[in-house]
Amino acid sequence: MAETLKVVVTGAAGQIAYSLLFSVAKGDVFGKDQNCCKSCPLFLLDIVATDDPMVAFKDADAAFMVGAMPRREGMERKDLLKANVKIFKAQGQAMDQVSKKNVKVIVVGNPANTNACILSKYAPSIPKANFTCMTRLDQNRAQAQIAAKLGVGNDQVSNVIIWGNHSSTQFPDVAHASVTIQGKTVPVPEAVKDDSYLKNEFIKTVQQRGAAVIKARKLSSAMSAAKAACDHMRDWFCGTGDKWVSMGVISDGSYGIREGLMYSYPVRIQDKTWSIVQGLTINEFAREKMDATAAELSEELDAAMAECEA
Ligand SMILES: NC(=O)c1ccc[n+]([C@@H]2O[C@H](COP(=O)([O-])OP(=O)(O)OC[C@H]3O[C@@H](n4cnc5c(N)ncnc54)[C@H](O)[C@@H]3O)[C@@H](O)[C@H]2O)c1
Ligand SMILES: O=C(O)CC[C@H](O)C(=O)O
Repeated sequence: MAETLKVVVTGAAGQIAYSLLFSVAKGDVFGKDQNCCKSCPLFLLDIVATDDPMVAFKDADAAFMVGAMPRREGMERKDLLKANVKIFKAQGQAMDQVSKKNVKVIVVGNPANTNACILSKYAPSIPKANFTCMTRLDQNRAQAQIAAKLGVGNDQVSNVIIWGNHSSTQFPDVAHASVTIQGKTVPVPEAVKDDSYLKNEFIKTVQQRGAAVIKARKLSSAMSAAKAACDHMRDWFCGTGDKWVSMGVISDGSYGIREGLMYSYPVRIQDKTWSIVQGLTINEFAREKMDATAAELSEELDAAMAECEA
């Protein structure tokens, strides 16, 4: 039996957590021989339900930060930023005091990238690399679009990249992706043979998917978001092998992105440590899109900092 983990799920009464808790408890994330406290049945030793962050985050090994207000139809992202960043300031301060210094944190609550930055800023004793945000849902959506276009299973498509913000400025990029069709692995652009689709409809569909779900359900995505959060944390704990995944991580300036932004990059993960995939060729089209989403993140971060300091 592996060591017992303490797993925190914030917003545990909400619609994403409704699907997330079950997957965590049944071993889909940390493995089937792993005990997880503070979630729910099957591999559980204990559950603690609390609204006190000092209790919730005490000795945490992993945290799914889901608790935040979701956007509804008619709301702007700015409305969310105002409502949600202060939650992450208070939770960061608590984590700083009581969580393990190697706690691994995924922020799901929107605006996820900026909330993760704020959380990290207010938990300075925990390494910045331990704070990430979720863009795996966008990656899964992008993979699904390509798979459907080519008539293959989602798992046959690899190394799709999401650059930047989990928002409508994100850049889903298949320039370095590959697909296996009838046993043969080829670059996605070669298989799709439709540059105009890849540069327009594909990107727009992935960028707008969250808004389309809100329009259709009058609620934001839930089960797919929970599944993506599990994918993200499982890969962080178990590794990515020779594939890449996309995660919002703190920028070290890679690919010319402002240092300190929580920017989604392609990463490899080994021994529970992520590293940004380096050396990819960035053409003019990609450069423009990567910079546009970075500009939005810079603006968001500045607004969030002002809100936290007000
Ligand atoms: N990053 C992504 O890909 C992605 C995808 C889908 C949704 N989201 C975001 O995830 C968040 C949660 O979505 P949901 O549909 O589960 O919302 P929800 O409203 O169903 O659940 C959120 C829960 O958080 C709780 N909460 C509010 N303030 C809190 C606080 N200060 N501390 C702890 N808990 C608090 C609420 O009581 C509620 O139970 C939203 O911000 C949504 O926009 C992100
Ligand atoms: O609020 C939004 O636009 C997106 C909601 C959610 O993050 C999603 O991607 O489904």
